[in-house]
Amino acid sequence: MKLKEREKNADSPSIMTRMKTDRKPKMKNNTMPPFGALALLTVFCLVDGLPVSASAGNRVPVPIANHTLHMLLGITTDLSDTSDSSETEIETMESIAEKKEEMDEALIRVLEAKRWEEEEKFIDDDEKGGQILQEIRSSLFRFVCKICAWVLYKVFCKLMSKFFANPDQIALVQQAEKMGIPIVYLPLHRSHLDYLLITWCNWNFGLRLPHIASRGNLNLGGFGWLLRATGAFFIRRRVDPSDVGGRDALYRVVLHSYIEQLLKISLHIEFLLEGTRSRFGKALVPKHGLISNVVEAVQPNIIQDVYLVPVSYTYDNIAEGIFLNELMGIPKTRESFVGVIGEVWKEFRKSQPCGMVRMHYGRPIRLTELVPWVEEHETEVSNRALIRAIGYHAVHEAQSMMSIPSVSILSALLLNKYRDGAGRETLELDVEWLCERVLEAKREVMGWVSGVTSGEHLIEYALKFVKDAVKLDDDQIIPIRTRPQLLFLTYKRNALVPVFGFKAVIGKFQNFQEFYKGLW
Ligand SMILES: O=P(O)(O)OC[C@H](O)CO
Repeated sequence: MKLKEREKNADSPSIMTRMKTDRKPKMKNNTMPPFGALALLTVFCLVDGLPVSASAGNRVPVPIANHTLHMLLGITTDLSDTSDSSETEIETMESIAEKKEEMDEALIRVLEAKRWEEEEKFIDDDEKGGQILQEIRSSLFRFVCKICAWVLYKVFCKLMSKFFANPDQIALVQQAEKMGIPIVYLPLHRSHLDYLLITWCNWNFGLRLPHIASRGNLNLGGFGWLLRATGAFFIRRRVDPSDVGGRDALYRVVLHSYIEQLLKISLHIEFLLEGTRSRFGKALVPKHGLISNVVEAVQPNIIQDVYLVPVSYTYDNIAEGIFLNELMGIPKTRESFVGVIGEVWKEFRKSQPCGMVRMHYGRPIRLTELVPWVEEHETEVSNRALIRAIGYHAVHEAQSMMSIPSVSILSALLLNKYRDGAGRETLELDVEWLCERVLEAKREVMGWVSGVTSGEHLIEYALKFVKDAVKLDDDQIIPIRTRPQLLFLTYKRNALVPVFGFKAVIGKFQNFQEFYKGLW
């Protein structure tokens, strides 16, 4: 791809720098989609998976405990600050260990003093509360983060040919951070690189590091410690929302309290909205449990507001591959420390396997913009539908920012138009046509500059990422029609579904009269 040429010629504000930018950020005033309902409908049409019930339905009300986890979080407050102030001295492991007992006691005091005075069952569980807290909590270490930022830079250089981030988008987040309101990052999930990218970008652009809600399956020995030290806090995969007096209720309360206290001292949080990596390359239905924790935490005189920032990424290729085994019915093998090292090593032996990667930060939206009624509720949010709508809105925003990788353009044509293969010249013309249609839909094709890049270049570049799924015969490009190869092309093609899916649905019903008649 003529990337240099592209960077020179393109006048789009989305042209980015590699790893670092010194361009002056310009403010961009993105607006919320005018047709919220249509957006919601689109998401419903395009996402995979089944709705997940909100886990907050039976939540035990959580009053605010002033001294709850503050002592614990006092450590993270300093360490998550990326400024070089002397107040942000690095805490040592020893001092953390010393404070552990103190923290446990603090939590127990809270349990006894405030929350569950009428719930004898809980008071018996005090120690468990402390254990749960230890199971959840992150422990950001500025020093570890510094080392990781350097290591990640090296890793990203090895994995990616280019990394793009839009300075305008970052400027908006920086401005939001200056308001002193906590930020909740709501990224889509495609790869394990996702959360590393957000953390690294935040570090690189001087934003505070978020505390990342991670699933317990990543809490692997030393690796878990490293993740905690760079901001991860671990949550259980399954919590029974109907448990009102047992262990899960206690767990929910401690988790809620933890999230609330993070927000209360203006620390940023990150939730992977879909809860799992998408196996089909399309957005999944968002989970609502963690969002409802945030919504419930925002109350008058406690936490005035939070910023929600949808985040997404575009990868030419995701580092861990496209889950072919799982798509072929082989159950996922549980993550292990050795397994992770093995995977990383395997990827390292390839040359820049991810190709170009682009990071997208959405416009920070104030929660009170979305739910003005937040000022009215006291302890429990009753309107589940609105909490769901926030999740859908964030997924829609995150998805609509994504660029289209060139490999998706080629895959779509091979899968939907040329299953028996096509000559290069024919494909080149179609590739150019499809790229222009994507631009018309106000989306970007990574590496494509209208009137500059040619179909020939785009195909040449894209072939690097689909070489195992196609056969090259003279000047013919023929998709291999076996299941894994077709699944691969489908995954890549699916990046185009949100671009054209809505139009396709409307197109289908364009002749409404005929459709209406057909119903009767
Ligand atoms: O469900 P998975 O395999 O996509 O795992 C997702 C991780 O737990 C969170 O990144």
